[in-house]
Amino acid sequence: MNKTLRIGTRGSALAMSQSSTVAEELERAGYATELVRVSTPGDRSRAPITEIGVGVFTSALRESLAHGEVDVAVHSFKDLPTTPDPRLSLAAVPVREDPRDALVARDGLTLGELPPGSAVGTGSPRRVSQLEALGLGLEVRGIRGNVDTRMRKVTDGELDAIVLARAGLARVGRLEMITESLDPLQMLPAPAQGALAVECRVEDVDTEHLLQSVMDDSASRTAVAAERAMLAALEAGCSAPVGALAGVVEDLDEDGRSVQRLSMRGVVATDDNELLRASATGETTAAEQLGRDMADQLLDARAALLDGPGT
Ligand SMILES: NCc1[nH]cc(CCC(=O)O)c1CC(=O)O
Repeated sequence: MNKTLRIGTRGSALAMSQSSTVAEELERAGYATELVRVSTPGDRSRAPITEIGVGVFTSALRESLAHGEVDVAVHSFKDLPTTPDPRLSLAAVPVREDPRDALVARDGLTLGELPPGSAVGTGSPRRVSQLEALGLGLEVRGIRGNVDTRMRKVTDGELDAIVLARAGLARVGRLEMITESLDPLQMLPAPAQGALAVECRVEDVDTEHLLQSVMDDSASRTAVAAERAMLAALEAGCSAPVGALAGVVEDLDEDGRSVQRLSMRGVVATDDNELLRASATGETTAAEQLGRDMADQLLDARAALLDGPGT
């Protein structure tokens, strides 16, 4: 293939960094690329994400890909809606960044060092419920905006701390701002956090094969498939915030031989903001089944809670 690959990207620092990474990998493999900026309603609005809905950042990019204005679209995987777009193919999931959430706090403080009453900013209901469940007496406040706008609230003294995706800071070169990377046992990331989704048109099999061979990482793809399957199954059963993290781990079979397994944890908040948690391991070849099983466990736990004891 010797045509130039047009890579659609949003204009934010985070999006530009993500699509440049993809462009560089393709260039290294000997292909010509061109970045094409696509503006999305999510970039133009300052309303909370919970109001403007999922897909605001990704749908305009998907439209320009489906209509042939670009050949490749790069998304933060966690921003994609769970319903597949039949016009597009998920050609590659590159090696995932560290998926953890991160704390950026004044004076280098960690979560445990923040005194009760400290103001902590995050716009994500998933982070809010997990922060509140820690029982630290933090005052959680909604915030939005790009990475720099959010961090300025801490450096300006308006907030004591913010919580955001470590991967976002890594991609814009601001890892040094992090005062603590949060343990997933306390703060499970959003499904697919830290991963990219690289899409092409479903009929463009040349580009699909090219993207797959140059940058697909099967362990990242497997983990994300399990997390997204859990999210999709839960969305069908409730609208509560969801956290999930899966990873391929080394394990021993009955004969003591090393095998790969997929290990997974999940969390969902109930309506009164109690957290339900579950963990499971399964075959790497049945990632989506593992995710659906986790969702069933969590929905059963929720039903048992709603029924109350003794019924
Ligand atoms: N919801 C916005 C968004 N989409 C992707 C990232 C960061 C990069 C990633 O998680 O892959 C962020 C910022 C954040 O949650 O702090």
